[in-house]
Amino acid sequence: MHWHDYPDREMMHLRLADKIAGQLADYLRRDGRATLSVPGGTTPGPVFDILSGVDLDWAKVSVVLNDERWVPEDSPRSNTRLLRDRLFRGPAAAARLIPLYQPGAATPEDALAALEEGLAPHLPVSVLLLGMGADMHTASLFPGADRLGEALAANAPPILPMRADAAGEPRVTLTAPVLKAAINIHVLITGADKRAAIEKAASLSPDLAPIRVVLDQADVHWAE
Ligand SMILES: O=C(O)[C@H](O)[C@@H](O)[C@H](O)[C@H](O)COP(=O)(O)O
Repeated sequence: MHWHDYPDREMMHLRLADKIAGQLADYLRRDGRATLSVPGGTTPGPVFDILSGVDLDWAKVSVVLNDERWVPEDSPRSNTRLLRDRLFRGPAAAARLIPLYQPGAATPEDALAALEEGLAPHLPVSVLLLGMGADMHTASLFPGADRLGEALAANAPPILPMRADAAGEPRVTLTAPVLKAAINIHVLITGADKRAAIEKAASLSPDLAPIRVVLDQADVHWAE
């Protein structure tokens, strides 16, 4: 893990957005296309605000969430809604959103095959930005989740439905092989509790601390 401490959150958001944009640009130059995967939750919004205004060939960028909550897209709990509100604005509105949610499908299982088919051509992820909970979950890989073992397996499909007490609603999540195969990996965390959690995760197995699956390869960005 490569640790980056910042004097404050604003500095962290600016530097991280700049780093992500630079890595996407490199990838676009090399491959002509790029895939960016991002978290939902409360932490990444300011990074999205900055990224959305960056001058990049966004039309060649595919964006997929790390995970989605199975709620309608107008719900305040919807990560897709967060992306539409904070990332898909200005220049970044030209990017292509690869959905992890299907309106009208009652459960993730009803839509899984179609979502997986839509995602497959956009893998591997060129730049992966992850959040983390104080319980060491990342994406929707929660300790104790019903299908965590399957999602951690080396031969896991790219996405799986996931249910966990801490998750609230059912989720769809990228699985460990997709996270680990990402070319550039960043973890964005704030506060003393998450700092202590990620330090502890380094000595635990992925079933207890799912963030562990990317930790050896990740750049971790932290501010109080
Ligand atoms: O949809 C989600 O909930 C996420 O993608 C999840 O993995 C998130 O990154 C962490 O729960 C941290 O969330 P906060 O940033 O809100 O603390």
